[in-house]
Amino acid sequence: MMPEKRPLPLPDAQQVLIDAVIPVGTEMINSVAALGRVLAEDIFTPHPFPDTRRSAVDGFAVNQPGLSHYQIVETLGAGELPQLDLTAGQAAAVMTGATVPEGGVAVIRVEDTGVTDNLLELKADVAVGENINRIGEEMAAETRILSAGTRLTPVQHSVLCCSGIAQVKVYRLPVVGILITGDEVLQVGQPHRVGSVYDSNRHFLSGCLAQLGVPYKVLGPVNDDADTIRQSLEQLAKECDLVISSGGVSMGKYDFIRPLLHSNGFEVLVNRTGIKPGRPLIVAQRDATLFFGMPGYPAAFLVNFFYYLLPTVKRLMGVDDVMPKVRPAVLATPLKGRKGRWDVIRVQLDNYSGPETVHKLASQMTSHYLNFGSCDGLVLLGDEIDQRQAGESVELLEFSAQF
Ligand SMILES: Nc1nc2c(c(=O)[nH]1)N[C@H]1C(S)=C(S)[C@@H](COP(=O)(O)OP(=O)(O)OC[C@H]3O[C@@H](n4cnc5c(N)ncnc54)[C@H](O)[C@@H]3O)O[C@H]1N2
Ligand code: MOO
Repeated sequence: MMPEKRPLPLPDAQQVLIDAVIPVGTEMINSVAALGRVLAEDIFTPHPFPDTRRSAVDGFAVNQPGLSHYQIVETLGAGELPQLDLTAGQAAAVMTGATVPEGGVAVIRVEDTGVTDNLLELKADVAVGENINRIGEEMAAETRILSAGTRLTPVQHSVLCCSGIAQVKVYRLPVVGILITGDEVLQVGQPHRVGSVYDSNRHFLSGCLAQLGVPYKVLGPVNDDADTIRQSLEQLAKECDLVISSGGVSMGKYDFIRPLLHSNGFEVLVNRTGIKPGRPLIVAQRDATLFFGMPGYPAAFLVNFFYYLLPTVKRLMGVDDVMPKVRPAVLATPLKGRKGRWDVIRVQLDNYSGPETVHKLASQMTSHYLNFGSCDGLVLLGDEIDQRQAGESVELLEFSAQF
């Protein structure tokens, strides 16, 4: 048997993926349909915001402050354009957001006035410029408001819509194929079979892809049979930019994915990494299709997803900032890793005020998965750092911050 090569250090494996993966392409779409998509162009204001002088209150635009009475010559709602310019002693009733007529130098609030017929009486002082939003005050024309590589969340999507731009260049969504392998893997709904497992990897992955808005198709669970697995992978490769398999990547008799991805025509990019759990990951490329051979253990699958697969999917989507999002947290329990590998520790956030504190969940075993039910995120220990003390600050990868 060939001696096993040293697994790739985690940062090197991440870099290999960043370098090898490119976005799948771009398309022009209707801005309304662009929610969740990634911009492939910078977005600039098409005109100044606001494009006319606007009243910030319901009130009266006056020609010159300091008089006690004004003649009301016009009433303007938001969106209506003034027909008259205001001259000395004249006022216009303006609603919030309405365009202030030429000659109007200030707007006084309704509450500070009295009106008899068309005669306006001022009951408070008003200064020049008061309650008027100037042209371009918010943004000048041709100002960048959104950058290429930004994923349009509801907030950013509404900013795009606010610009009024109707068509937008976005990255095409990658199509993902999922292959679940394993004779022992049952689908939810099938009767329990002693010695088997229910498929959680499919549901974890499809749930994550759904959150990203990425379309996917699933095959399996398929039996651990070399021909079946090869045919299933080929079928998915025809239609998908990225094919992800679950299981069958270690050294067992039924582990067929690894030899397949080492066969002719595939270029292996990553062949095992120094992460724990999740070491046996294999990533290969053929033509324009990427193949991720993910370990079947759900804990190993999940960890590989957050550190390698999610950055890859984001990169295919055209996202600018693809690396896992981390923030500082204080340890309530000490952590111990092993030198020479990147240990990933499942943690739970402690619910009390003050700096965010996390504690390690009791089990960190690769074969255990159910405690992810109370797990908020992961802490990565470096290959040089063996031990962290309670009270030390660590970088927390919180699940909810990754999508
Ligand atoms: N001799 C060696 N044995 C193992 C090695 C090794 O280097 N030499 N590596 C170990 C490591 S590390 C891991 S991680 C696992 C990975 O194994 P596989 O990817 O081949 O996964 P399977 O054997 O197919 O399954 C492992 C485990 O996970 C369960 N499983 C599989 N698919 C699913 C699913 N969709 N949903 C839920 N659970 C699933 C499966 O029933 C097994 O219990 O290998 C070690 N062994
Ligand atoms: O890398 Mo495996 O996930 O240690 O058990």
